[in-house]
Amino acid sequence: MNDHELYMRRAIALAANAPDLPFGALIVDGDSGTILSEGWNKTSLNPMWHGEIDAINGLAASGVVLEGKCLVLYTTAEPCPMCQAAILWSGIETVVFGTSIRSLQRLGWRQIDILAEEVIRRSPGWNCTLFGGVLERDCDALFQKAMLQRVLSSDVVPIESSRESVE
Ligand SMILES: Nc1nc2[nH]cnc2c(=O)[nH]1
Repeated sequence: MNDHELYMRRAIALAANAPDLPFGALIVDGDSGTILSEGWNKTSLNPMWHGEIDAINGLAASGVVLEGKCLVLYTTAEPCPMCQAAILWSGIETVVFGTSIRSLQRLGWRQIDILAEEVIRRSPGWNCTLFGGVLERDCDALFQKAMLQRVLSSDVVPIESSRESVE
């Protein structure tokens, strides 16, 4: 297991224990390998409280000196445009994710249809590199299971099937 997979395992563990939606994230000092902050989705408290935002807020609250640090954010899913913008504003240079926004959509998850790479492309002069697909099958399985649980426990309809039913 390489380092990316090791940290992604931790993001998956955070996501699996998240009470709301299975999005987990952590921020690592890329030079020392130290985990600086961990977070998970808390959108039942606040719709903007995504896993990545939780990790960024935790890092800001920790008082760690960020200047000169090479920050890497691991997340079970590709950051949405709100989170990707927050990542840019936070100076996080590298993002490693498991499931893509396209896969989330295929699995029935409602997502804003702007990919992280597009947010970066439209922000010339801002520095951020994306690595997608790390432990993708494990992350996909997490989202597939959570969607199934949501469908079985309520009247949530995965968006693909709701779209088909209107067309
Ligand atoms: N990447 C990501 N996408 C989301 N979509 C809804 N919530 C989240 C979240 O916490 N993280």
